[in-house]
Amino acid sequence: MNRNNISTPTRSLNQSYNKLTLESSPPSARKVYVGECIPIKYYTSVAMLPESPSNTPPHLPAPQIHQENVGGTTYFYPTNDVNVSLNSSGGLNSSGLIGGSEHNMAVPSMAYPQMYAPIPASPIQGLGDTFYMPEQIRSEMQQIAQDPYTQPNTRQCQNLPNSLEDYTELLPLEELSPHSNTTSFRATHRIHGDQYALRRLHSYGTVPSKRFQSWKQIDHPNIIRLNHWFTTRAFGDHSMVIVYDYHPASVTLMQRYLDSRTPGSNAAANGSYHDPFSSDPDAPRPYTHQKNAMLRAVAGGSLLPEAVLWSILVQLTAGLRAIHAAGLACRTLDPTKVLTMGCRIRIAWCGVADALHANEIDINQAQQDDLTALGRLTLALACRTIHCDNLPLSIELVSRTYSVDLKNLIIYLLSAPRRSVTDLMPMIGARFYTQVEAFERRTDILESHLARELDNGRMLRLLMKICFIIERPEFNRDHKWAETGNRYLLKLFRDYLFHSVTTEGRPWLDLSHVSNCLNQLDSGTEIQVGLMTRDEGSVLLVTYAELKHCLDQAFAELMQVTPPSP
Ligand SMILES: Nc1ncnc2c1ncn2[C@@H]1O[C@H](COP(=O)(O)OP(=O)(O)OP(=O)(O)O)[C@@H](O)[C@H]1O
Repeated sequence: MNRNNISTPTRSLNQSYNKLTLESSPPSARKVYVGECIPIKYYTSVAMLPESPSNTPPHLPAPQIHQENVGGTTYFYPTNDVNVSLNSSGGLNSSGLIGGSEHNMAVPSMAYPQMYAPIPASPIQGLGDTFYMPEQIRSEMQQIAQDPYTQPNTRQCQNLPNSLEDYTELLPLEELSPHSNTTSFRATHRIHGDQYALRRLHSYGTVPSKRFQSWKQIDHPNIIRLNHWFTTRAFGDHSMVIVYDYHPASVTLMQRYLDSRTPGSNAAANGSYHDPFSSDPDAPRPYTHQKNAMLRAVAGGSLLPEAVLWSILVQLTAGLRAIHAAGLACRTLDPTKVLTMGCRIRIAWCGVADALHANEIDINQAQQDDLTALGRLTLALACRTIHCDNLPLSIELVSRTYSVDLKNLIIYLLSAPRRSVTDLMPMIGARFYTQVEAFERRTDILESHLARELDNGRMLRLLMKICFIIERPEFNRDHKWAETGNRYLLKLFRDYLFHSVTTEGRPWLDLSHVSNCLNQLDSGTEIQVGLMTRDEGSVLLVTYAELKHCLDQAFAELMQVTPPSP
């Protein structure tokens, strides 16, 4: 008989997801006290598994074990267990036992809920899609994860202070220019390690206005949060530093859609924005150049889909609405101050203009200017160029390509005498609902993948616990610790998980087998599993509840003598 030639326990694990807990055992799972003795008694070789009577909970009655030799293999199982019986072919009809199949498995009365997301029972076409998240979500997550490791030109970091107040590891977010009066950095908080975006205002001597305090109160998903500010002489002058939330892997709208010089940007990728004036972006363009740039964009099919423009508009108006409602104005709404990551849009560096120009301003006029800036930004995105000063030409392009609603909105933003951000709502109309639906759909997808990843994290922790225990060369000077008692059962369980073979003796690599067994283990179910010893001489019948107890107990032993982390 092949060792571990065992059928997969394939009970679907699709009930009671709501009882799922990540960190600890499920609350509904009844605690099972299984002394070391219970599994140990299943062994033929008592010498191999030294039993300590003191470890046995006194309230547990010794199980009635029936022993039977079938084809040279000795099976041990409790006589009162209705779930295990020999079938006619000599195999055991129980969950995951030798000779059993998922169809003839006896189902025990369920004392424990099955709690985790079902995983397909056998390798099927496209299994990768089932096990892994969609490529787009994965790549966004990876960009975010990699962002902390991206290093700018280290030459630029040479003259930077080692730390500023609670912030260390300063890295410039942009090319440092000697003539600039502001610079931005990424920095890490010394205590909790989170990253922040810092904006330094050089040689800053003015006290920030009251408006600056109001910025701190704004907490909105489309506005990058201003946390606090401080002054410092660490740069050799009297600088003010404003601290914002850091959003990894974000790029500006300029970089993503409008700047052909940004490697990898959409604009660069489509090749339609090679700008012969790019060495001086502020140089005035001749009329023909502007027209050609736009027509090239139309011809090259590189104009943004209208849905993307509405998505940006809805999010920016939402941000502006919060800013204006707080009696503030953005004052710097341009493509270099709006960040995007995935489909999210965030207004960056809010309040910098108020800090730089602390004098009184006409806030109504500043809010009107915000709306004009929003119109210009939308027009630039629609034409895929920031050089759209020729308004009639640009509007003509918009009307050729996009809906009347979009054109009217841009015209309203650019030209109406008195505008309010709330007036934009009816102009956006049902597109607002489209946005909400899109975000909700995205949330659904993310939640479903989060549930899977939650399970993955739980399984990884279980596996790590098992690996900490099995085949440990020594514990408390006992070189046999890992090979005896409960630990030996865990080793056999590991074999059962990973070293099972098919009837022809080939390795059986079935992820669903592994995940289903780990789910059972984590739930501590009463389902039995047959663990074959390596010499193929015995099969030990244990429930997952017993295995779970073995794992908890052995891990607790390790934990007891583990020094506390510094
Ligand atoms: N809060 C933030 N989180 C993550 N990245 C940010 C944040 N704020 C800005 N960035 C990134 O930092 C980079 C530099 O931003 P910054 O506004 O300083 O650039 P800039 O266009 O050169 O502006 P300026 O000319 O005003 O200095 C941008 O590419 C942007 O993606």
